[in-house]
Amino acid sequence: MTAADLGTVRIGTRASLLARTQTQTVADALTARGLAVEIVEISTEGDRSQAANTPIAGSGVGVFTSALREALLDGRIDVAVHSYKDLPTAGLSGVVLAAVPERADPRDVLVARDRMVLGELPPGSVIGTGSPRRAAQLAALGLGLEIVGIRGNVETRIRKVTDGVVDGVVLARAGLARIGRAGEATEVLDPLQMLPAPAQGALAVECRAADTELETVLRSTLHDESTFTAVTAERAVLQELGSPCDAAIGALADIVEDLDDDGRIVERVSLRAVATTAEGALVRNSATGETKDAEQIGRTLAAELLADGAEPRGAQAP
Ligand SMILES: NCc1[nH]cc(CCC(=O)O)c1CC(=O)O
Repeated sequence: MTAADLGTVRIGTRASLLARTQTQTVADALTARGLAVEIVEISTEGDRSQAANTPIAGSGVGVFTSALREALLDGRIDVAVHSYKDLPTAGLSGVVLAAVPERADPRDVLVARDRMVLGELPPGSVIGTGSPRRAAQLAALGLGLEIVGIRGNVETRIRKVTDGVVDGVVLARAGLARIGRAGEATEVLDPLQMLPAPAQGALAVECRAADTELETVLRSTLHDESTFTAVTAERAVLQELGSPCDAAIGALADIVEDLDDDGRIVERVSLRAVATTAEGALVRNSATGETKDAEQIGRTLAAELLADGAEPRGAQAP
């Protein structure tokens, strides 16, 4: 099969600047491979309700991703590009995860007024975030920060700082970088303080299960096995403990080199995770294991977090 046999591949994207930039990188890689591509914008429920003043937490699983998946199943597009961290853990019949490209920096950053870092913010400073995960970890720092819910796309959230509505916001570094604004971060947050969302900084590229030739081309052009191993471990924690939008779950896996008994270099997964108790306290844990066991490492870690008092899946307020 040659790339030309696939015809023009229609790649679906959300309309936000971040989504369009992400999708463009996927389109560029496929074009370089000799495919003809076309980008199709799909408006999602999450985008349409951006203006509304309801917090994103609790507004439903997959608000940003289900419209793209519907367009895929309807045949309006052939490929869907998602921020992997926004994708529900449940699979969808008829749709396959064809590729997970190499991940960008998974860490969160602070964007604060007067270029301040967290430690410089006076007690009572107001930090805006719509994410229960970020709110819980900020509160646990004991800095006396006041956390308020905000929403909107990345540009809107930065503007709340520039306009003086809040003293700072916490955002994914990858999102800032993709829209060319990484320089506006005032501190890159150490994962010891702020564990990112499972799969943060990674993309998920889906196609219809029936399009096996396209799936093969997507995988061979875009897929990064190390990223896939890491996000598999992270999302296994999420699968056991909560849903992407409203779960206060952080998880980050690193692929590290180790020596086996014969002194050969082997890759291992090193996974850290954080969850909250019903009282809002943090529980943390970590685990390592062989890359082939990534999913099981995540599941086991989630079970340990539950045993340590993490709120079970579904217990969080809607
Ligand atoms: N839920 C919104 C969302 N989905 C993906 C990103 C950033 C890019 C990424 O993590 O891949 C963001 C913005 C943010 O959290 O700051």
